[in-house]
Amino acid sequence: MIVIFDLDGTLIDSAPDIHKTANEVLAEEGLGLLDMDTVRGFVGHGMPHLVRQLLGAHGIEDEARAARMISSFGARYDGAVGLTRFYAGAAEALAALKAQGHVLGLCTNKPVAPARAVMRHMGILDCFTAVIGGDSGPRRKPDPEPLWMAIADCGGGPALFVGDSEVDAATATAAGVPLIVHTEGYRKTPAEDFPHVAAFSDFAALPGIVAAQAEALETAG
Ligand SMILES: O=C(O)COP(=O)(O)O
Ligand SMILES: [Mg+2]
Repeated sequence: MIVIFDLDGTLIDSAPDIHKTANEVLAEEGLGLLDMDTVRGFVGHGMPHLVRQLLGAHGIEDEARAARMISSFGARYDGAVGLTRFYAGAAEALAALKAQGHVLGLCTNKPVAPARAVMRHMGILDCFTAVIGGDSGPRRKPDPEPLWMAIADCGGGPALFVGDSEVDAATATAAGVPLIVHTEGYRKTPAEDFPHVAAFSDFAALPGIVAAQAEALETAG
């Protein structure tokens, strides 16, 4: 089975690094700093969108300024790894899924360079056959295209998507791929409101969920 993962809020809690970087960029612009909850709420649609929301929080709409801040954020983003942590059991679950013969891919709205940088830092880059970022193609999630790209790069065929947010739920629905929800991530609405086939808060449950879903897909197909 192909299992595609979202990154931020699903495998890793990267919000502290994103928050720190956001405040560095705001400080550089002479703008007031924002708290962690506010910045975490801006994660999900990719970094350029997050930067526009940083400006929006200050009541500013200025494309030239946004472009300058996006470039500054981008220059810092590959190095923004020091505060990032795995959700408990995430690395072990990836290893278990690999050992069971599943093919793993990643589909994030984070730009692909910092996505690869943080995955390398966390020691999981080699687990993944495909890594698709928010800038890998012309469209990003919730468009289904990046998820389809990740699945194709994993060899194509039936797949499951593991994600944490409204963006992932909309992507899964648009792509026609069953969603497994990680409930401890950055979503803003109850997980029950997402169309999903399974949900988990503890990564220890994930290999069993994937095995059950793989069997269900095989029976259906
Ligand atoms: O960088 C973002 O905005 C979101 O990243 P994610 O798609 O891995 O959750
Ligand atoms: Mg996410």
